[in-house]
Amino acid sequence: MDVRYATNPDDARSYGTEELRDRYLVTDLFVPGEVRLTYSHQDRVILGGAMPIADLPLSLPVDDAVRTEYFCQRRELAVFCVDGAAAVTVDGVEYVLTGRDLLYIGRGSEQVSFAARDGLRAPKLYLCSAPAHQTHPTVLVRADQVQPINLGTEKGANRRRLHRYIDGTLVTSCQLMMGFTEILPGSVWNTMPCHTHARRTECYLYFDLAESARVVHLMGRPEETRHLIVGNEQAVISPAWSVHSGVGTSDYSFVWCMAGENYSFEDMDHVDMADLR
Ligand SMILES: O=C[C@H](O)[C@@H](O)CC(=O)C(=O)O
Ligand SMILES: [Zn+2]
Repeated sequence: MDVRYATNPDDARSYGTEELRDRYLVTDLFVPGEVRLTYSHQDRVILGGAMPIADLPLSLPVDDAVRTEYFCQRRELAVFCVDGAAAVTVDGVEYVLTGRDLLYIGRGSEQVSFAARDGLRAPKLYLCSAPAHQTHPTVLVRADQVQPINLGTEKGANRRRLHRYIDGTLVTSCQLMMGFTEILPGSVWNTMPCHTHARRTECYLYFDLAESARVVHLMGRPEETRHLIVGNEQAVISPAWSVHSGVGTSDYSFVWCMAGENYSFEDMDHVDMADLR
């Protein structure tokens, strides 16, 4: 498992490009025939990708970074289907996920495995997990069950549709809040005006971005921002002190997931444009 220690904003201000990328950018999440996991000490969030190929189901490994008998012994996990179709089996129960479906897997689930659906291409499954101290039921959320929230304006180039999958309504979890936001064609900005939330770590996985397109992701304290140039299917870990916003060279989507202190999606400290530097 790729382990990332938590970072201090006073130190992060002196990081150069490579150091910023090493600490906060997660690449190569989707490798055919593999489960890839990154353990962040920021709120102990684990991010990953599973890409099962035909006839070769993958099981969710347990790693010394968590040192439990099985992965979900003291954790909850969400699986978001970025691409293709997959069967996710949780303690013998099979759930079929297609594009933009999400499976919430409650604490205590012992065996989790991922398989490609017969004859279909290898699916890309994005994994997000956080420590959990209570068991909530495993729930499959189909993409069409989520009522999107329209945000932004054409003039602001930030028209987007926000889909909240795990926020205590359709699914209740211990810590994880998760969903995805799609930037509408002609718009490029996400989460601008931006915010921080010292109570929670947030991770973004950018997807549906053309191969040659990039997102300029903004991070850092509002008064001293930094940027990461992010490609398709790469993720960014945002510490609690960091803004998380981005502008694409085209439209795109991103999965957001949060974990930390409280359980309120609305808990944000909005940053005044005049205070951004
Ligand atoms: O804390 C919430 C998160 O930053 C995202 O949900 C914001 C987002 O998707 C957007 O504004 O486009
Ligand atoms: Zn946020």
